[in-house]
Amino acid sequence: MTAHSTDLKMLLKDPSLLETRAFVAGEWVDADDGRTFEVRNPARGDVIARVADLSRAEVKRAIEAAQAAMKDWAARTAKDRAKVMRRWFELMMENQDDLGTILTAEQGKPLPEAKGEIAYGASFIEWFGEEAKRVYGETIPGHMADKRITVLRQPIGVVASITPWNFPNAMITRKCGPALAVGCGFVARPAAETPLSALALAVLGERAGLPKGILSVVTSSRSSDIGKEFCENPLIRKLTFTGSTEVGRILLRQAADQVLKCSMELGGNAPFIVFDDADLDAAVEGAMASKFRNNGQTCVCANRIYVQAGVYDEFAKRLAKAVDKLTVGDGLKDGTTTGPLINADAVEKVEEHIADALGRGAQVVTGGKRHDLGGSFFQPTVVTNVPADAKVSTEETFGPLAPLFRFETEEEVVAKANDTIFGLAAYFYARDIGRITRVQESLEYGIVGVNTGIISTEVAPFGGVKQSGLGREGSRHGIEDYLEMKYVCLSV
Ligand SMILES: NC(=O)C1=CN([C@@H]2O[C@H](COP(=O)(O)OP(=O)(O)OC[C@H]3O[C@@H](n4cnc5c(N)ncnc54)[C@H](O)[C@@H]3O)[C@@H](O)[C@H]2O)C=CC1
Ligand SMILES: O=C(O)[C@H](O)CS(=O)(=O)O
Repeated sequence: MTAHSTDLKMLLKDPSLLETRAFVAGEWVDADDGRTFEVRNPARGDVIARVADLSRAEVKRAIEAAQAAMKDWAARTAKDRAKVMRRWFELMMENQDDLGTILTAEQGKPLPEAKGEIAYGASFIEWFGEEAKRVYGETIPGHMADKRITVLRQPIGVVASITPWNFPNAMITRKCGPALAVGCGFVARPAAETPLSALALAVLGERAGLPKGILSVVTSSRSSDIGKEFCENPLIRKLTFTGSTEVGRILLRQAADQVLKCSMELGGNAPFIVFDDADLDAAVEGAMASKFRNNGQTCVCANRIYVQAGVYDEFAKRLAKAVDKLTVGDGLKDGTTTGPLINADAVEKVEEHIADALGRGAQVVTGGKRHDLGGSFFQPTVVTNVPADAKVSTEETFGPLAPLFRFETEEEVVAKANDTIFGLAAYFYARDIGRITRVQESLEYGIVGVNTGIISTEVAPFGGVKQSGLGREGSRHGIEDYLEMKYVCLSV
């Protein structure tokens, strides 16, 4: 663990972006009882901020304010709302360096990657500001001579959002972008590990002209309590969640009592398949990008790497060589490519998966242990000859472990790739067009990367099938989840 602490304000061009109060009903507030929770820098272990720790009472006020603010906000033209969204996008990009520094300090990813997330997050604000101007209704030929049928599409209502620590900016904007653009109120509860990015987002949203109360950021360490307020408060019309499938199930059960509409972006277990006819250098590059992005802490990271027998040894050698070039370190330090894991539990999960694989006959090619830097730093790891019954086959590692599985035939690997309760992202490298067509159609996933390891963009529909989620975020489809359809039958 690096000894020095993080004086975050000293690192910022605009220190006012480092907010530690919650944003409730358009006001910056402490918790009613004055409680705070600590935010730590995962690279250094030091406390970088103490943030307002809200209870259900403050969250209830935020929800009521969002409901009240919706009346005028939804009545504005889409064009007018788009102007505010555009200004918010511009402010995010103008403050990209500071937002990236705050993100790295609380989440750990290297600063270039954090700044990349800011651009990615901002792209959803830009995209949905524009999309809101294209929310069209329709007229339908009447079923009787004296009937005229129209279909209106209106904002669904106040939206509650719960997001994880791995993308503290983009996971919020991927939700609040469409919701606010169409006129909804929005109450965001960010992960307690990474609230500062969400608060900075709200600072800029206020500056951009979001009306008082339409957006709140309710910081709290009491995730279950806040989730229950979101599921039980009758003013909430939509719950949008990104996180583990386990928590998604809890929320869906709670939401059932009010038949609350839910969007769920949940866990993954991505297969990454390398066929004999693949461009091996491209496949190694894609595996590195997919597996080690955010130190393996994304729901679309390659979790299982299947390599056809004819190229297995060569691919393993080239992948290990590429992995050994990664530079593990403090994300705020120049040259770092791989930061710490978010916490000790994450380290233990990686160790558990490695030990299990080795216990079943796998071998470590590189890495395999905690890093000399200590704390939650871990050596990027490649293990080979992993058996099908290893834990890493069915559980998401969410860390820098690349397990290689050998396969013989296309039919075999597609069956193995699909043999999971998850269905978020899958990847494969091949060049035969017949194989590409067959495999892309056979994989049971919401997202398939063909000869690429990076699929994330605001223009495409992101989401999973099976137990990886419900709904899609991003693209023109991503706005649907924040609209309701109203059928009007007019008798003339
Ligand atoms: N599909 C996707 O886009 C994503 C999926 N994930 C999945 O989430 C996991 C890792 O991220 P984590 O943040 O640890 O996931 P998590 O599911 O533990 O937490 C996600 C969020 O839910 C909150 N939460 C936890 N328990 C809750 C409860 N009972 N009621 C209300 N809120 C609750 C947490 O505080 C956090 O803000 C991995 O499984 C990963 O695959 C993470 C990010 C994106
Ligand atoms: O939380 C995640 O892992 C993100 O959904 C992945 S991505 O959208 O940034 O690719």
